[in-house]
Amino acid sequence: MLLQSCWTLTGQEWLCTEPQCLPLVRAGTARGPSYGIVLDAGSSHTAMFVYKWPADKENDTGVVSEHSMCDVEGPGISSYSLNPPAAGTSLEHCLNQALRDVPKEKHAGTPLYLGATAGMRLLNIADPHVSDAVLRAVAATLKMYPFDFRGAKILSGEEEGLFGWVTANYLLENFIKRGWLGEWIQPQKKTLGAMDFGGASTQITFETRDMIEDPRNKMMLKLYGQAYQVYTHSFLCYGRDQVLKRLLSKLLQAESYQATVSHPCWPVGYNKSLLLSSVYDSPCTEKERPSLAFNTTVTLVGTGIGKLCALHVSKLFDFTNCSFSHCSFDGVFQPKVSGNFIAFSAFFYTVDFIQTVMGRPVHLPSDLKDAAETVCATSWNELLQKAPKLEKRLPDYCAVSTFVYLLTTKGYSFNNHSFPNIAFQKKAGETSIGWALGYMLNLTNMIPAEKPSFHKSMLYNCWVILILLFVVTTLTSLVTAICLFRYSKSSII
Ligand SMILES: Nc1nc2c(ncn2[C@@H]2O[C@H](COP(=O)(O)OP(=O)(O)OP(=O)(O)O)[C@@H](O)[C@H]2O)c(=O)[nH]1
Ligand SMILES: [Ca+2]
Repeated sequence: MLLQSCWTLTGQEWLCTEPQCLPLVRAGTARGPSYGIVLDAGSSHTAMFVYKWPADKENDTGVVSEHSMCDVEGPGISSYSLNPPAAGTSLEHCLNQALRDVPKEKHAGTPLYLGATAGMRLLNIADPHVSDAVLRAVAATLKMYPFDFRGAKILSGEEEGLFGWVTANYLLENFIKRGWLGEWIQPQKKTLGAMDFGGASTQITFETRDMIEDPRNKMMLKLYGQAYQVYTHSFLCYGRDQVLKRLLSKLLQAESYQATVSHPCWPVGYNKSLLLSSVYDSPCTEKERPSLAFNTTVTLVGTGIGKLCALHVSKLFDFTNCSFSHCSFDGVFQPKVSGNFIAFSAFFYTVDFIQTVMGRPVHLPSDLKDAAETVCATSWNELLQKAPKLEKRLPDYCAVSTFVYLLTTKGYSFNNHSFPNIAFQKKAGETSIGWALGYMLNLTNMIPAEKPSFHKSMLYNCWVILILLFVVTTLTSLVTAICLFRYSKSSII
């Protein structure tokens, strides 16, 4: 999908760049708080977010917060390709929770959206008919609920990146905020770049003054009267699960698909047998698919050699071709990273593991590199002892930490100076960082292109000042009257 070169977050035209054009309708403005629901149908799992905001303040920033959330049991909706109706059924538990979380009288006025990301983008590449069937199935389930269902669609990588950026900056009130007199203030703070590391794709989005040489990466936004030039790129097949699959494929290829293959990123003491079909069932690996029988089993044996692991992981990137003045990798243009960044989803999970389980701080790129090597050198038994609850994830922290190191330093070119500007965080206050909130703010028209009028707040201020004057005058008169009364009494005596 090609986004228009200049658009606003509230523009109808912007929404119509996809075949599934969604109507722009303002969220309900009944008394009391308003609610909105977004289902984030990711490649690895679906999460439901219920947002809440004061109905009369919907154009303010930072007023929308996460009221509640729900993790859908089971895998992401794209995993239901063999049984699309089950994708719909899987959402019911969380939707039933939403019925309880949103007051009954607000159900009909509560917009409900489902946005699917890289897992469905991949399914759409593999088989568009099946991906349509899955979308239809989830839409059929969502329509059965009393909420105001506004569509289920697949987001483009650009939308995913941009809405993550909008969410982070909205929550941190970097666009605009109200002063204590109710006036609008354009904060002097710069916006925060956003980095999302999902299961099937990874996104980088940041404001830049540099020239954006590839128009596909350029977003011109006007929010609250302020223009922003934003760089964004989404790398499909560079999400955590697809990276692990692609790594397996490289290792199998390197050892000529023998029955037993060494895995330098898995810990010593950890071995696993896999069906070849589980490695090559994705468009991200299908070009490397060998002609061997698909149901062949291979056994991978962990050898925990960090340097060798890094060598194989680096093969996942193409750092050679670039037709622009500067590229991140795979021939994708990227200007120099600037400003502070927030890195969420699997960026956070990975660095959080290094810090809390391995007990190592991550300030500089070298900290991440050294920590990754330490994780790789830790045996399976030691890892299990350190974090028994994370058993399912433990074998992959070496590969994923190594990948995050290479992606941020060699890929995005963060250095000793800029790397410390990355905050690895999954929430701002009580609200999760991800594209879901930004998506809802856009579709409910809650971020105007122009600066909101001063009118309402001025009127409000006048009232406040008048009431204060009234209270002060009354109190002064009362005190004066009491003093006079006492004085006159004492003078009579
Ligand atoms: N280590 C660790 N990994 C996690 C955790 N929760 C999820 N993951 C993995 O982190 C990766 C990213 O998770 P999400 O951000 O939920 O990805 P997603 O939204 O399903 O995928 P996309 O569609 O690509 O955005 C996936 O591989 C998950 O399996 C966690 O608590 N710890
Ligand atoms: Ca995601």
